[in-house]
Amino acid sequence: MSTDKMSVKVNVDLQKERQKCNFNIQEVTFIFDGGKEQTLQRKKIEDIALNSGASIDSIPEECLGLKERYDNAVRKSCIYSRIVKNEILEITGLEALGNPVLRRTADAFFKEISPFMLHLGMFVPTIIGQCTEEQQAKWLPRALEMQIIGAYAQTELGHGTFIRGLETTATYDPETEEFVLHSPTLTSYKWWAGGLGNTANHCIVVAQLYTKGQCHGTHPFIVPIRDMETHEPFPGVKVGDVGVRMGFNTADNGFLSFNHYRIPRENMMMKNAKVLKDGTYVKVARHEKLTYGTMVFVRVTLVKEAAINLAKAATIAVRYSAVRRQSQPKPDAPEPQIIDYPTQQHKLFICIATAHALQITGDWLWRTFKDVLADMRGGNTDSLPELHALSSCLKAISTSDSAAYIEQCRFACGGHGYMLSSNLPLIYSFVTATRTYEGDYTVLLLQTARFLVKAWEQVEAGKSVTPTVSYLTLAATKEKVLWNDFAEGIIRSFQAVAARKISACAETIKRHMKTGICYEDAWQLTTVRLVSAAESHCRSVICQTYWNEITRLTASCSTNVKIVMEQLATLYLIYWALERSGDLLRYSTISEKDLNRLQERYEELLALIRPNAVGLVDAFDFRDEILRSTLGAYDGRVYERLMEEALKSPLNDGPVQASFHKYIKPLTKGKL
Ligand SMILES: CCCCCCCCCC/C=C\CCCCCC(=O)SCCNC(=O)CCNC(=O)[C@H](O)C(C)(C)COP(=O)(O)OP(=O)(O)OC[C@H]1O[C@@H](n2cnc3c(N)ncnc32)[C@H](O)[C@@H]1OP(=O)(O)O
Ligand SMILES: Cc1cc2nc3c(=O)[nH]c(=O)nc-3n(C[C@H](O)[C@H](O)[C@H](O)COP(=O)(O)OP(=O)(O)OC[C@H]3O[C@@H](n4cnc5c(N)ncnc54)[C@H](O)[C@@H]3O)c2cc1C
Repeated sequence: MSTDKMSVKVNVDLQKERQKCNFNIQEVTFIFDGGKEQTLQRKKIEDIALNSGASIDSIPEECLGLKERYDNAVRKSCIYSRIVKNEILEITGLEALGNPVLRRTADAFFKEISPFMLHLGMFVPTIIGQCTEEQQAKWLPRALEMQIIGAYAQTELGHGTFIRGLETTATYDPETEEFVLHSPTLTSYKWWAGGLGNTANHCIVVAQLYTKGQCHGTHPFIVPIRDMETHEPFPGVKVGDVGVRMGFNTADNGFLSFNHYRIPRENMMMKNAKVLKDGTYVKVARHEKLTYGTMVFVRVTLVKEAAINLAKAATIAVRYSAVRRQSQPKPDAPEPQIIDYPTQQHKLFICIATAHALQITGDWLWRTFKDVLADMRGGNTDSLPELHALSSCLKAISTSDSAAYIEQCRFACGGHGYMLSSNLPLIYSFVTATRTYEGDYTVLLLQTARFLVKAWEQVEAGKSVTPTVSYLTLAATKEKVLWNDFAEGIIRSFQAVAARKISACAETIKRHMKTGICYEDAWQLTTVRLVSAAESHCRSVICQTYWNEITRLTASCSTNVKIVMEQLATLYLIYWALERSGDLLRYSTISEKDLNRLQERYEELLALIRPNAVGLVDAFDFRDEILRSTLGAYDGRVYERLMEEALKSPLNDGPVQASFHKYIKPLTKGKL
């Protein structure tokens, strides 16, 4: 427990909730963090970063103007970066880039987003993933020392999804051994890159590479864009801010264009392809899509990002629901805590369960990613398509589920949830963007669908398939899967649903083609079902991973921890079985009676989890400085904090605002 939790007076209802909790909270914290060592490391990092007090704002961030907010974010980014560089990276090493602890800690500094986030989040990982060793030796130390600050500019005004359609050109000039960067149209302007608008002095630019008159497709380049002394953009570079956004307003998303701007040949990131001095293009990589590596890396990390943000929202909403009392369902009885309403439990407990499901699946995906990376270092890229399919659908579903449930947490907090000081709107505005960036939801599910249809064709041809789709072999029999309501039965039924949807898509494509249309058109006509099939596949992967891993992780835990963790995982499986009852009725032998039993079991689980609800969110172990919420603080002083924050508003700086004298008074006196 951190010091702030020990010394404060805690709301009586929350105190009672904590007395009711029947399991060892710390054991669950260890599970959520991925082990005791990880918890200890996280706490150490939080202590280092937060005990300085540097994260504290005198005026709430949301009350500042746009420029002041950016200025404040840069100030705090510099302090946080110094701490990361001097103290945190020493503890974590570069593993920190794939570990949400840095982001989690950063939340204490930035209620919105750091303009430096993309420096560590994408600029540094791209140097590691796309540069030769020689290039890394040049750029990496400078980037880690924060001597240079970078952004990642891939998306353009005209194209984000379709990378092959990017228009920025990098044309090699063998006379000077330079690349000439150029933005030929308005739609070729780079757009959206975080940290680019005013902060970065370097930028990774993804451009179409031309040499000897031939285009070789998109490649990444490191581009100095601003003078290191004056910070003025170099001649030939036009850069600025993209304008006010739904969130991310301190993240400095920018635009960038080039007018025949020259960079040295060595600034092409040459791990996967090279251009020799004479302009000869040499392909190094064994897989065409290795230049997309940073995107795969970020998609993998976003699964845990989705989990952590949902855990934050659930903590706020559950604690608030224990403090808040409303209505009088029984005459003469006191107003109940809103958490006692089963409908409130239905809104909230799935959020707790989903945070665990995504965290565990995110850990598993991270391990898979590292295994594939190790294979690729040995020259074997066989597992890359499966990793791309997995990271695509898990990024899509985790960010989409997380955003939807964070919004549900806001609904669960009624009017006060709408206050920026609850932090729920800001968490939502951040997470809903993750559904779009780094690959839009639908687009990524269609990438997974492409892999699934190919896997199905392999199965039909009697060939073997990769592990995450091996269930297709079992389901190929076309028999309806026999329903049983044990966890394994639910998982097998989800797999059957996925398999049947995938095979139906493959058949539909063939049927369309028999009418004489081409494969691409037949594919388009099937995309609504393909997205649904990819979603079902992803759901079955999450359910199976969550169930298997929670069983493994709790094997040596105390009995009550095992019980409550199993209750949550079962709740997750049943929740989705009920949500997808139409699919189950269509593709398994489930009956109405079975569904009724599941519904009853679901409601029993809500009641069983109820006494442990506050303990479960306490186990996420968010310090108040990170939660930054009037509704969710550990002490539950909800109303006091709401009042305190209200009084900090600049609109409360005096009893009469200047606008009264300027406008209202003249209006009321008939002088306007
Ligand atoms: C101070 C705080 C510190 C914090 C530190 C850390 C914090 C970290 C948290 C957050 C981090 C960062 C925030 C991120 C901000 C946002 C950044 C961005 O958004 S950057 C821009 C991202 N852009 C995209 O994601 C674009 C999406 N589009 C694509 O990926 C592709 O265009 C496409 C996959 C949709 C299509 O590509 P295309 O080339 O057209 O390919 P085809 O569809 O024709 O497929 C051909 C073939 O290739 C396979 N493929 C495609 N992609 C990949 C891949 N990535 N890897 C492997 N294989 C791939 C595809 O499956 C096809 O295979 P076949 O065998 O032919 O079927
Ligand atoms: C907050 C934020 C931060 C960002 N940061 C960065 C950054 O740092 N660097 C960077 O380079 N980019 C960044 N981006 C850009 C981001 O990666 C793109 O916006 C994202 O990849 C989606 O591309 P798009 O905007 O072109 O959407 P579009 O592709 O235009 O999508 C619009 C709609 O069309 C649909 N659609 C598109 N193609 C297909 C298809 N083939 N089949 C079916 N439907 C389709 C989509 O599903 C969507 O509904 C950021 C974006 C945001 C919002």
